[in-house]
Amino acid sequence: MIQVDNLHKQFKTKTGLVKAVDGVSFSARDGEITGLLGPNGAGKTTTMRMLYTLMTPDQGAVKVDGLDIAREAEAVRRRLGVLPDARGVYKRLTARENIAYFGRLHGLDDALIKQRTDVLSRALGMEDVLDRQAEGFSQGQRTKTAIARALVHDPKNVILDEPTNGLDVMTTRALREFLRQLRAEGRCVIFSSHIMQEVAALCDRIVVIAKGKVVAEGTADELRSKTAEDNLEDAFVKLIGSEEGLQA
Ligand SMILES: Nc1ncnc2c1ncn2[C@@H]1O[C@H](COP(=O)(O)OP(=O)(O)OP(=O)(O)O)[C@@H](O)[C@H]1O
Repeated sequence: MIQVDNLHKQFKTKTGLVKAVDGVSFSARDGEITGLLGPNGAGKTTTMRMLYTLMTPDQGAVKVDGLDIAREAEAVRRRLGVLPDARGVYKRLTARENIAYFGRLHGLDDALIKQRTDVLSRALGMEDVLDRQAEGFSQGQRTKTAIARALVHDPKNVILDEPTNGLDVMTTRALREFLRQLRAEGRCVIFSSHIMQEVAALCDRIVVIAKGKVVAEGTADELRSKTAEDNLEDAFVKLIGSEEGLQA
């Protein structure tokens, strides 16, 4: 369970201050997939970076399974599996070695790392590349490696930044199935996307973010009825107040 309370983050740039996140609050429950949906530059990545303790909020609080991310960062990190926006797969290592490296950082023994690698590579359909060096991997192969690595320690909460970015239809479908499996196991899954169909296909709850603020929250049906639009695309356009940047 991840509870986000009134998060704020701004950046100083040469031309002035940018309010990237401006009072974001929401809850993501266990056994559910929560989607952060918003156009380019809405503040999704910045919000997620604060959730997984990479960035310190200017204001606000986040609790992961009741633990405060500021005061109990180490314990929080053990409970989180993260697919960051920069996938950061080590090219000199094989996929298996990438996964094992993270497993060791989490203090797992070799037998457990092997078992987790087997389970995850099967679930993600990546057995064929497991022992290949990551140099030259396609985007999908890199993403799968990064996801397997993020989940090696069997975390209860999973945060994925635009996981289907650049993936083909078959890989996207396989990934969706994998995320449903994580939900069925009772995990709390949060993922971000700027593609409304993507979020509607998968999410139990959708948090719509625009210009650093939450502009709506609910199921796809609730968002449709809230905006009095039958078509989900029209509903989202109405909620974010513009068509700009919503579609890939
Ligand atoms: N380090 C930074 N320095 C300055 N501005 C930043 C920084 N990081 C983010 N921003 C700005 O904050 C705003 C939110 O960016 P963010 O990356 O969180 O959006 P996003 O919703 O993830 O967008 P996208 O879908 O394009 O990835 C943008 O205006 C961005 O330019």
